[in-house]
Amino acid sequence: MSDQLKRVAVLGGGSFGTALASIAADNGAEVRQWLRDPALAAQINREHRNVRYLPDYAINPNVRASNDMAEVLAGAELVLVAIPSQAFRDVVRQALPWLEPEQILVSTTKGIQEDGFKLMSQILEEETGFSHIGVISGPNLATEIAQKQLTATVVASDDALTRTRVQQALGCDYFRVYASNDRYGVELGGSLKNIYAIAAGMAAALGMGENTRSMLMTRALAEMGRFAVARGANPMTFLGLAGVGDLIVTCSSSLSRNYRVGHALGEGKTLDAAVEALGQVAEGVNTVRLVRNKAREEGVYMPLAEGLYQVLFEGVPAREMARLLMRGEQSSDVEFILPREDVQKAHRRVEAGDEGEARDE
Ligand SMILES: NC(=O)C1=CN([C@@H]2O[C@H](COP(=O)(O)OP(=O)(O)OC[C@H]3O[C@@H](n4cnc5c(N)ncnc54)[C@H](OP(=O)(O)O)[C@@H]3O)[C@@H](O)[C@H]2O)C=CC1
Ligand SMILES: O=C(CO)COP(=O)(O)O
Repeated sequence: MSDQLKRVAVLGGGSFGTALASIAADNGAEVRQWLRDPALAAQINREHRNVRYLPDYAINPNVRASNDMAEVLAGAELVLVAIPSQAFRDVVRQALPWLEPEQILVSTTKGIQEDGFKLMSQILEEETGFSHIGVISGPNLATEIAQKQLTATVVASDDALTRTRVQQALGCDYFRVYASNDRYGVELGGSLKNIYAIAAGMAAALGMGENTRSMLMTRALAEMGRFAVARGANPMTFLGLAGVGDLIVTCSSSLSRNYRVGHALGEGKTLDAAVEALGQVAEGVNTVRLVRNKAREEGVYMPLAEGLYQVLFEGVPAREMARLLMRGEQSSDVEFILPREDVQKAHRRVEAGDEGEARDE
Protein backbone atom coordinates (compact mmCIF):
# COMPACT_ATOMS: atom_id res chain seq x y z
CA MET A 1 0.00 0.00 0.00
CA SER A 2 1.43 3.36 -1.00
CA ASP A 3 0.35 5.21 2.16
CA GLN A 4 1.94 2.64 4.46
CA LEU A 5 5.44 3.07 5.87
CA LYS A 6 7.91 0.51 4.59
CA ARG A 7 10.56 0.65 7.30
CA VAL A 8 10.02 1.33 11.00
CA ALA A 9 12.70 1.24 13.70
CA VAL A 10 12.02 0.79 17.40
CA LEU A 11 14.72 1.59 19.95
CA GLY A 12 14.14 -0.42 23.13
CA GLY A 13 13.40 -4.08 23.76
CA GLY A 14 10.97 -3.68 26.66
CA SER A 15 7.27 -4.45 26.75
CA PHE A 16 5.96 -1.27 25.09
CA GLY A 17 8.64 -1.17 22.41
CA THR A 18 7.91 -4.79 21.59
CA ALA A 19 4.15 -4.28 21.44
CA LEU A 20 4.51 -1.26 19.12
CA ALA A 21 7.03 -3.05 16.89
CA SER A 22 4.58 -5.88 16.42
CA ILE A 23 1.72 -3.50 15.53
CA ALA A 24 3.82 -1.76 12.86
CA ALA A 25 4.72 -5.17 11.43
CA ASP A 26 1.06 -6.26 11.52
CA ASN A 27 0.43 -3.18 9.37
CA GLY A 28 2.88 -4.39 6.76
CA ALA A 29 6.09 -2.55 7.66
CA GLU A 30 9.45 -4.18 7.85
CA VAL A 31 10.40 -3.49 11.47
CA ARG A 32 13.83 -3.44 13.09
CA GLN A 33 14.02 -3.36 16.87
CA TRP A 34 17.18 -2.30 18.68
CA LEU A 35 18.01 -3.76 22.07
CA ARG A 36 21.31 -3.87 23.85
CA ASP A 37 21.28 -7.57 24.72
CA PRO A 38 22.40 -9.67 21.72
CA ALA A 39 21.24 -12.92 23.33
CA LEU A 40 17.68 -11.59 23.74
CA ALA A 41 17.76 -10.23 20.17
CA ALA A 42 18.78 -13.64 18.84
CA GLN A 43 16.05 -15.32 20.86
CA ILE A 44 13.39 -12.90 19.57
CA ASN A 45 14.48 -13.62 16.00
CA ARG A 46 14.41 -17.36 16.61
CA GLU A 47 11.23 -17.71 18.66
CA HIS A 48 9.30 -14.50 17.82
CA ARG A 49 8.75 -13.98 21.53
CA ASN A 50 10.28 -11.51 24.00
CA VAL A 51 10.83 -13.91 26.89
CA ARG A 52 12.05 -11.19 29.25
CA TYR A 53 9.28 -8.61 28.87
CA LEU A 54 6.27 -10.16 27.09
CA PRO A 55 6.79 -13.90 27.36
CA ASP A 56 3.22 -14.96 26.59
CA TYR A 57 2.74 -13.16 23.27
CA ALA A 58 3.70 -13.97 19.71
CA ILE A 59 5.58 -11.18 17.93
CA ASN A 60 4.99 -10.65 14.22
CA PRO A 61 7.89 -12.44 12.41
CA ASN A 62 8.51 -9.27 10.38
CA VAL A 63 10.05 -7.72 13.48
CA ARG A 64 13.78 -8.29 13.39
CA ALA A 65 15.69 -7.60 16.60
CA SER A 66 19.32 -6.51 16.64
CA ASN A 67 21.86 -4.84 18.89
CA ASP A 68 23.39 -3.10 15.87
CA MET A 69 22.12 0.49 15.72
CA ALA A 70 23.29 1.00 12.12
CA GLU A 71 21.36 -2.03 10.88
CA VAL A 72 18.21 -1.00 12.78
CA LEU A 73 18.15 2.63 11.64
CA ALA A 74 19.20 2.26 8.01
CA GLY A 75 16.32 3.31 5.76
CA ALA A 76 13.80 3.71 8.62
CA GLU A 77 11.14 6.33 7.86
CA LEU A 78 9.80 6.30 11.42
CA VAL A 79 11.86 5.77 14.60
CA LEU A 80 10.00 5.02 17.84
CA VAL A 81 12.08 5.51 20.98
CA ALA A 82 10.85 3.30 23.85
CA ILE A 83 13.68 3.64 26.34
CA PRO A 84 13.15 4.54 30.03
CA SER A 85 13.76 8.23 30.72
CA GLN A 86 16.95 7.72 32.71
CA ALA A 87 18.69 6.13 29.69
CA PHE A 88 16.80 7.99 26.93
CA ARG A 89 19.35 10.68 26.09
CA ASP A 90 22.20 8.22 26.20
CA VAL A 91 20.51 5.89 23.69
CA VAL A 92 19.56 8.80 21.39
CA ARG A 93 23.23 9.82 21.39
CA GLN A 94 24.21 6.28 20.42
CA ALA A 95 21.72 6.47 17.55
CA LEU A 96 22.79 9.94 16.37
CA PRO A 97 25.41 8.93 13.77
CA TRP A 98 22.76 6.94 11.84
CA LEU A 99 19.79 9.30 12.11
CA GLU A 100 18.69 11.38 9.08
CA PRO A 101 16.80 14.72 9.19
CA GLU A 102 13.93 13.41 7.06
CA GLN A 103 13.19 10.63 9.57
CA ILE A 104 10.24 10.96 11.93
CA LEU A 105 11.32 10.58 15.57
CA VAL A 106 8.71 9.73 18.18
CA SER A 107 9.12 9.21 21.91
CA THR A 108 6.90 6.67 23.65
CA THR A 109 8.43 7.29 27.06
CA LYS A 110 6.47 8.73 30.00
CA GLY A 111 9.14 10.31 32.12
CA ILE A 112 11.08 13.49 32.87
CA GLN A 113 14.80 14.20 32.82
CA GLU A 114 15.96 15.77 36.08
CA ASP A 115 18.45 18.17 34.49
CA GLY A 116 16.34 21.04 33.14
CA PHE A 117 13.03 19.23 33.78
CA LYS A 118 13.03 18.06 30.15
CA LEU A 119 10.43 15.82 28.54
CA MET A 120 11.68 13.14 26.16
CA SER A 121 10.63 14.81 22.90
CA GLN A 122 12.55 17.90 23.99
CA ILE A 123 15.60 15.65 24.30
CA LEU A 124 14.96 14.30 20.78
CA GLU A 125 14.77 17.87 19.52
CA GLU A 126 17.88 19.01 21.38
CA GLU A 127 20.01 16.05 20.33
CA THR A 128 19.02 15.97 16.66
CA GLY A 129 17.65 19.40 15.70
CA PHE A 130 15.24 17.56 13.37
CA SER A 131 11.77 18.89 12.59
CA HIS A 132 9.62 15.73 12.49
CA ILE A 133 9.34 15.10 16.23
CA GLY A 134 6.40 13.71 18.18
CA VAL A 135 5.22 11.67 21.14
CA ILE A 136 2.81 8.82 21.70
CA SER A 137 0.89 8.70 24.95
CA GLY A 138 -2.40 7.33 26.23
CA PRO A 139 -3.98 4.42 28.13
CA ASN A 140 -1.67 1.80 26.66
CA LEU A 141 -0.84 -1.11 28.94
CA ALA A 142 1.64 -3.06 26.82
CA THR A 143 0.34 -6.45 27.92
CA GLU A 144 -3.18 -5.61 26.76
CA ILE A 145 -1.90 -4.28 23.43
CA ALA A 146 0.00 -7.53 22.97
CA GLN A 147 -3.28 -9.38 23.61
CA LYS A 148 -4.80 -7.20 20.85
CA GLN A 149 -7.31 -5.70 23.27
CA LEU A 150 -9.00 -2.68 21.61
CA THR A 151 -6.84 0.29 22.55
CA ALA A 152 -6.48 3.97 21.69
CA THR A 153 -3.50 6.27 21.89
CA VAL A 154 -2.58 9.86 20.98
CA VAL A 155 0.17 10.99 18.66
CA ALA A 156 1.09 14.58 19.44
CA SER A 157 3.22 16.83 17.30
CA ASP A 158 3.04 20.30 15.84
CA ASP A 159 4.17 18.68 12.60
CA ALA A 160 1.22 17.36 10.59
CA LEU A 161 3.40 14.89 8.66
CA THR A 162 4.53 13.27 11.92
CA ARG A 163 0.96 12.91 13.16
CA THR A 164 -0.26 11.50 9.86
CA ARG A 165 2.59 9.04 9.39
CA VAL A 166 2.22 7.65 12.92
CA GLN A 167 -1.54 7.25 12.42
CA GLN A 168 -0.79 5.32 9.23
CA ALA A 169 1.99 3.21 10.74
CA LEU A 170 0.21 2.16 13.93
CA GLY A 171 -3.54 2.51 13.40
CA CYS A 172 -5.17 -0.90 12.93
CA ASP A 173 -8.18 -3.01 13.96
CA TYR A 174 -7.12 -3.13 17.60
CA PHE A 175 -5.10 0.11 17.94
CA ARG A 176 -6.67 3.49 17.15
CA VAL A 177 -4.44 6.57 16.98
CA TYR A 178 -5.89 10.02 17.67
CA ALA A 179 -4.01 13.19 16.75
CA SER A 180 -3.10 16.20 18.89
CA ASN A 181 -0.94 19.25 18.28
CA ASP A 182 -0.30 19.79 22.02
CA ARG A 183 2.91 17.81 22.29
CA TYR A 184 3.88 19.25 25.66
CA GLY A 185 0.46 18.66 27.26
CA VAL A 186 0.17 15.09 25.97
CA GLU A 187 3.67 14.24 27.10
CA LEU A 188 3.20 15.91 30.48
CA GLY A 189 -0.05 13.98 31.04
CA GLY A 190 1.68 10.65 30.45
CA SER A 191 4.43 11.49 32.90
CA LEU A 192 2.31 13.02 35.66
CA LYS A 193 -0.28 10.25 35.90
CA ASN A 194 2.40 7.78 37.05
CA ILE A 195 2.60 9.68 40.35
CA TYR A 196 -1.07 9.10 41.09
CA ALA A 197 -0.95 5.47 39.95
CA ILE A 198 1.52 4.81 42.77
CA ALA A 199 -0.87 6.48 45.23
CA ALA A 200 -3.83 4.47 43.85
CA GLY A 201 -1.95 1.17 44.23
CA MET A 202 -1.07 2.11 47.77
CA ALA A 203 -4.67 3.05 48.61
CA ALA A 204 -5.90 -0.30 47.24
CA ALA A 205 -3.39 -2.25 49.33
CA LEU A 206 -4.53 -0.34 52.41
CA GLY A 207 -8.12 -1.50 51.77
CA MET A 208 -9.44 1.89 50.73
CA GLY A 209 -12.62 1.76 48.62
CA GLU A 210 -13.92 2.89 45.25
CA ASN A 211 -15.01 6.30 46.57
CA THR A 212 -11.44 6.87 47.63
CA ARG A 213 -10.03 5.84 44.25
CA SER A 214 -12.48 8.07 42.45
CA MET A 215 -11.61 11.02 44.70
CA LEU A 216 -7.91 10.39 44.20
CA MET A 217 -8.17 10.22 40.42
CA THR A 218 -10.36 13.31 40.13
CA ARG A 219 -8.23 15.40 42.45
CA ALA A 220 -5.15 14.13 40.60
CA LEU A 221 -6.65 15.51 37.41
CA ALA A 222 -7.21 18.88 39.10
CA GLU A 223 -3.59 18.87 40.28
CA MET A 224 -2.27 17.89 36.84
CA GLY A 225 -4.27 20.70 35.25
CA ARG A 226 -2.93 23.21 37.77
CA PHE A 227 0.65 22.15 37.06
CA ALA A 228 0.04 22.27 33.30
CA VAL A 229 -1.38 25.79 33.46
CA ALA A 230 1.57 26.97 35.56
CA ARG A 231 3.90 25.65 32.85
CA GLY A 232 1.98 27.26 30.01
CA ALA A 233 0.33 24.06 28.73
CA ASN A 234 -3.29 23.68 27.68
CA PRO A 235 -5.27 22.01 30.50
CA MET A 236 -7.95 20.87 28.01
CA THR A 237 -5.52 18.21 26.80
CA PHE A 238 -5.98 16.50 30.16
CA LEU A 239 -9.60 15.76 29.24
CA GLY A 240 -8.33 13.50 26.46
CA LEU A 241 -6.80 10.03 26.29
CA ALA A 242 -3.36 11.17 27.39
CA GLY A 243 -4.81 12.81 30.51
CA VAL A 244 -7.93 11.35 32.04
CA GLY A 245 -7.71 8.21 29.84
CA ASP A 246 -4.27 7.23 31.00
CA LEU A 247 -5.03 8.27 34.57
CA ILE A 248 -8.01 5.88 34.69
CA VAL A 249 -6.14 2.85 33.39
CA THR A 250 -2.96 3.36 35.38
CA CYS A 251 -4.81 4.05 38.64
CA SER A 252 -7.05 1.00 38.16
CA SER A 253 -4.91 -1.83 36.85
CA SER A 254 -2.42 -4.11 38.51
CA LEU A 255 -0.85 -4.44 35.04
CA SER A 256 0.54 -0.95 35.63
CA ARG A 257 4.01 -1.09 37.09
CA ASN A 258 3.54 2.21 38.92
CA TYR A 259 0.34 0.89 40.49
CA ARG A 260 2.19 -2.30 41.48
CA VAL A 261 4.99 -0.36 43.19
CA GLY A 262 2.35 1.57 45.15
CA HIS A 263 0.58 -1.65 46.06
CA ALA A 264 3.79 -3.21 47.35
CA LEU A 265 4.44 -0.08 49.44
CA GLY A 266 0.93 -0.30 50.86
CA GLU A 267 1.63 -3.89 51.83
CA GLY A 268 4.56 -2.66 53.88
CA LYS A 269 7.52 -3.18 51.52
CA THR A 270 10.26 -0.54 51.46
CA LEU A 271 10.61 1.54 48.29
CA ASP A 272 13.83 -0.26 47.36
CA ALA A 273 12.22 -3.66 47.85
CA ALA A 274 9.13 -2.65 45.84
CA VAL A 275 11.22 -1.39 42.90
CA GLU A 276 13.51 -4.42 43.07
CA ALA A 277 10.57 -6.85 43.09
CA LEU A 278 9.09 -5.14 40.01
CA GLY A 279 12.26 -5.64 37.94
CA GLN A 280 11.04 -3.13 35.30
CA VAL A 281 10.83 0.64 35.11
CA ALA A 282 8.22 2.51 37.21
CA GLU A 283 8.80 6.08 36.03
CA GLY A 284 6.56 7.58 38.74
CA VAL A 285 9.09 7.03 41.52
CA ASN A 286 11.47 9.50 39.95
CA THR A 287 8.72 11.72 38.55
CA VAL A 288 7.13 12.37 41.94
CA ARG A 289 10.44 13.70 43.26
CA LEU A 290 11.02 15.95 40.25
CA VAL A 291 7.45 17.25 40.08
CA ARG A 292 7.20 17.87 43.82
CA ASN A 293 10.44 19.87 43.74
CA LYS A 294 9.37 21.80 40.63
CA ALA A 295 5.95 22.56 42.14
CA ARG A 296 7.60 23.93 45.29
CA GLU A 297 10.04 25.99 43.25
CA GLU A 298 7.22 27.50 41.18
CA GLY A 299 4.65 27.79 43.98
CA VAL A 300 2.14 25.35 42.46
CA TYR A 301 -0.25 23.77 44.97
CA MET A 302 0.11 19.97 44.56
CA PRO A 303 -0.90 18.33 47.84
CA LEU A 304 -1.08 14.78 46.43
CA ALA A 305 2.38 14.90 44.87
CA GLU A 306 3.75 16.49 48.04
CA GLY A 307 2.03 13.85 50.20
CA LEU A 308 3.27 10.94 48.11
CA TYR A 309 6.78 12.38 48.15
CA GLN A 310 6.72 12.46 51.96
CA VAL A 311 5.46 8.86 52.13
CA LEU A 312 8.07 7.60 49.64
CA PHE A 313 11.11 9.55 50.73
CA GLU A 314 10.51 10.91 54.22
CA GLY A 315 8.97 7.92 55.97
CA VAL A 316 5.53 9.46 56.66
CA PRO A 317 3.03 6.57 57.06
CA ALA A 318 0.53 6.46 54.16
CA ARG A 319 -2.52 6.40 56.46
CA GLU A 320 -1.27 9.42 58.37
CA MET A 321 -0.71 11.25 55.07
CA ALA A 322 -4.24 10.35 53.92
CA ARG A 323 -5.61 11.83 57.16
CA LEU A 324 -3.60 15.02 56.72
CA LEU A 325 -4.80 15.38 53.12
CA MET A 326 -8.44 14.90 54.16
CA ARG A 327 -8.01 17.66 56.73
CA GLY A 328 -6.13 19.97 54.34
CA GLU A 329 -7.21 23.49 53.42
CA GLN A 330 -10.77 23.87 52.09
CA SER A 331 -10.75 23.88 48.32
CA SER A 332 -12.82 24.20 45.16
CA ASP A 333 -14.13 21.32 43.02
CA VAL A 334 -13.44 22.75 39.54
CA GLU A 335 -10.99 25.62 39.86
CA PHE A 336 -11.65 26.86 36.33
CA ILE A 337 -15.20 27.67 37.54
CA LEU A 338 -14.69 28.64 41.18
CA PRO A 339 -11.08 29.65 41.93
CA ARG A 340 -9.51 27.99 44.99
CA GLU A 341 -8.50 31.40 46.35
CA ASP A 342 -12.19 32.49 46.40
CA VAL A 343 -13.08 29.50 48.60
CA GLN A 344 -10.31 30.36 51.02
CA LYS A 345 -11.25 34.06 51.03
CA ALA A 346 -14.85 33.14 51.88
CA HIS A 347 -13.64 30.97 54.77
CA ARG A 348 -11.52 33.78 56.15
CA ARG A 349 -14.47 36.18 56.00
CA VAL A 350 -16.89 33.76 57.69
CA GLU A 351 -14.33 32.98 60.35
CA ALA A 352 -13.99 36.75 60.91
CA GLY A 353 -17.81 36.94 61.40
CA ASP A 354 -18.43 38.68 58.07
CA GLU A 355 -21.09 36.32 56.60
CA GLY A 356 -22.69 38.92 54.30
CA GLU A 357 -19.41 39.70 52.55
CA ALA A 358 -18.80 35.96 51.97
CA ARG A 359 -21.55 35.76 49.30
CA ASP A 360 -20.54 35.48 45.63
CA GLU A 361 -20.93 38.74 43.72
N1 LIG B 1 4.94 -0.92 29.31
C1 LIG B 1 3.87 -0.16 29.14
O1 LIG B 1 2.72 -0.61 29.34
C2 LIG B 1 4.03 1.22 28.66
C3 LIG B 1 5.23 1.89 28.77
N2 LIG B 1 5.34 3.17 28.38
C4 LIG B 1 6.58 3.89 28.50
O2 LIG B 1 7.55 3.36 27.62
C5 LIG B 1 8.86 3.49 28.17
C6 LIG B 1 9.62 2.24 27.88
O3 LIG B 1 8.87 1.30 28.52
P1 LIG B 1 8.87 -0.25 28.36
O4 LIG B 1 9.11 -0.73 27.02
O5 LIG B 1 7.60 -0.66 28.97
O6 LIG B 1 10.09 -0.53 29.34
P2 LIG B 1 10.59 -1.84 29.97
O7 LIG B 1 10.92 -1.59 31.39
O8 LIG B 1 9.67 -2.96 29.64
O9 LIG B 1 11.96 -2.08 29.17
C7 LIG B 1 12.96 -1.14 29.13
C8 LIG B 1 13.81 -1.35 27.88
O10 LIG B 1 14.78 -0.32 27.85
C9 LIG B 1 16.07 -0.91 27.84
N3 LIG B 1 17.04 -0.11 28.53
C10 LIG B 1 17.01 0.31 29.79
N4 LIG B 1 18.13 1.03 30.06
C11 LIG B 1 18.88 1.03 28.94
C12 LIG B 1 20.13 1.58 28.57
N5 LIG B 1 20.86 2.28 29.43
N6 LIG B 1 20.59 1.36 27.33
C13 LIG B 1 19.87 0.65 26.45
N7 LIG B 1 18.68 0.09 26.72
C14 LIG B 1 18.18 0.30 27.96
C15 LIG B 1 15.88 -2.25 28.52
O11 LIG B 1 16.96 -3.08 28.17
P3 LIG B 1 17.49 -4.25 29.15
O12 LIG B 1 16.44 -5.30 29.15
O13 LIG B 1 18.76 -4.66 28.51
O14 LIG B 1 17.66 -3.62 30.51
C16 LIG B 1 14.56 -2.66 27.92
O15 LIG B 1 14.73 -3.12 26.62
C17 LIG B 1 8.65 3.77 29.68
O16 LIG B 1 9.17 5.01 29.98
C18 LIG B 1 7.15 3.79 29.89
O17 LIG B 1 6.74 4.92 30.62
C19 LIG B 1 4.30 3.81 27.81
C20 LIG B 1 3.10 3.19 27.67
C21 LIG B 1 2.87 1.84 28.08
O1 LIG C 1 1.65 4.13 30.84
C1 LIG C 1 1.18 3.04 30.96
C2 LIG C 1 -0.17 2.70 30.52
O2 LIG C 1 -0.71 3.72 29.74
C3 LIG C 1 1.95 1.97 31.61
O3 LIG C 1 2.02 2.27 32.92
P1 LIG C 1 3.17 1.67 33.82
O4 LIG C 1 4.46 2.27 33.36
O5 LIG C 1 2.77 2.04 35.21
O6 LIG C 1 3.15 0.18 33.61
